[in-house]
Amino acid sequence: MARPLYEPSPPPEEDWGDETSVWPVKRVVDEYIDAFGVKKYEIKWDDWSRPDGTNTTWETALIGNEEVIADWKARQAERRRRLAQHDIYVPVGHIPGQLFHEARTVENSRAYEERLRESRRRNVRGLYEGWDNIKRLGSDDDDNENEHDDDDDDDYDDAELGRRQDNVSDEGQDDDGDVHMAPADSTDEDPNDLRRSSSPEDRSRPPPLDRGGPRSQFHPTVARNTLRRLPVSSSSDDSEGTAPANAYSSRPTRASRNHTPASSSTAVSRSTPTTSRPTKPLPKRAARTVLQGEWQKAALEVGAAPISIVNDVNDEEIPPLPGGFRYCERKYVRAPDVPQSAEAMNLLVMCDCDDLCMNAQICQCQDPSDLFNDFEEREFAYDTQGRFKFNVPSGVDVIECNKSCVCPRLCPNRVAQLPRDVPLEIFRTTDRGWGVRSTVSIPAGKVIGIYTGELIRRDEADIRVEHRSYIFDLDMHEGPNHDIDESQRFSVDSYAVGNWSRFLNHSCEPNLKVYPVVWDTIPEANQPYLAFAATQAVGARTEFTIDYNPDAASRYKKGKIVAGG
Ligand SMILES: C[S@@+](CC[C@H](N)C(=O)[O-])C[C@H]1O[C@@H](n2cnc3c(N)ncnc32)[C@H](O)[C@@H]1O
Repeated sequence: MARPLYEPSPPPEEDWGDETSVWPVKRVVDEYIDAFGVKKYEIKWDDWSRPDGTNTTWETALIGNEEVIADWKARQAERRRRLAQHDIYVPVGHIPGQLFHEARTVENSRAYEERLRESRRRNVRGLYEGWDNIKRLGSDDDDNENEHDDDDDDDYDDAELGRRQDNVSDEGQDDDGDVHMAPADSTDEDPNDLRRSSSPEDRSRPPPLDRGGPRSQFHPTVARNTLRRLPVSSSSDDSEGTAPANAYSSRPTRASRNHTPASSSTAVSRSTPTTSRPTKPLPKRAARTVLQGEWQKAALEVGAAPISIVNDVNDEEIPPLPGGFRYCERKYVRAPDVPQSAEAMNLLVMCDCDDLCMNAQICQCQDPSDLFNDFEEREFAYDTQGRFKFNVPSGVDVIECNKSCVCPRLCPNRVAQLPRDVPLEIFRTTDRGWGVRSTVSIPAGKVIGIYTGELIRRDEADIRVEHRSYIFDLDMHEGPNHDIDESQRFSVDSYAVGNWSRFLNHSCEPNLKVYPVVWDTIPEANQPYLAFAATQAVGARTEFTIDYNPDAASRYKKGKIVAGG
């Protein structure tokens, strides 16, 4: 009877001589960690082969062959170093079909650690630890690749590097050398993944236990969801700070101020000169896709993590937004009468810490800082991992290192100024409109990002009554005795320009705290950014909240006043 097509063919015969035979090991060509955490090495034998020509087997112990293992480890280390130097793309997340215990093997062979180190060396922001939790999309798509290949390891290293070379260009790196993130759902095929190891168990011809079987193969996957290079964008850090033609090319008129929030279907009509404006209202489903696409693009262009819009509560497709709303991730959009102060820029103090800034006593950019510890010594607002220490008293701005400082961009005193690396969801709550949450869990002290919007004078803010819920006063953290000239008080209005933070809802027991921070101006200019730090560990998909009026709450606690409303 004919064998069914799916029946595996028997493994080739193996002749290992008698018990006393000694077989010299040529070298290790691969390694694998099984479900019990036991490391197995794929051995290429010197003087033995099967009838079909294959000559590797999987072994757990190589007693007496420590040199062979040491040689393998050295070659692996060199290979990872070369890969990391070549490019710093770090594939993260779980690959469909990959068993969890295999992740270590894959990471070991992919220059995972080395690439992180290399990216830090190149002053590119380190990956947020939670990236590993992001679901990896796509699937392996070429079984034919999963055939035996007995080429030397080094050959495919070179071939891999060759393919990478073809793919590597300057695209996606901005002037500062920033590398941008790719959207989680990017499905472009990634040549870097072509050599992903499959486990011995994956193979069509399973080897006998610890004996025989073809060497690990790598096969293509369509998955790719993290650091990659994107085409050079005409937008730069600064371009984020220019007003959109349709919304803020001139000072808003009273008529424009009086518009009411657009309905769901028209709220996506914001456009930049390069975005085509829909001529008629989009179907609801398309509205979310379009809006989310615009926000993703805006975030990715400045190197920030993805942002998505979800509603599991009702059929409202997108948050209500004014027509012409513009997503602006990292910068204020300055009103025409609030230009950047050249004087403030000139007064910036730079440090010459040529390594990471670890000691606030000797980091010169901390000289003007009012942040002291209990011993009256200057201290940083962040720990060595860049987490906020909540040690900043009311009225004190955190001073981060600035672009004139000598320290690298990964200095622990540069945190709020870096692109947001927490992937976020704008989601529909049941009873307070739309809110914000992360798709990954967040440790206490993690800085999520900054409030953005239109930077306006206080008197203008007072006029924009209907924007009130979206206006943050920049001196809200100054003590009551702080003497600021009225003309030097500023506010940020995120009604028509803003980012994810405009969706932060209020709680009397918030999990985010707001603090003022500067890096492109001095505290005396009264134009700090407002950053949000997690006061506690926040689980994935737990809503982020802030206290809209923390000073009132603290005064209430002291029994001096009763917080209103
Ligand atoms: C800055 S917006 C926050 C985003 C808002 N939920 C939305 O959908 O656009 C502030 C507004 O959200 C609503 N909001 C915020 N916190 C709330 C809470 N704890 N309970 C009810 N509504 C809340 C109020 O309508 C408030 O004016």
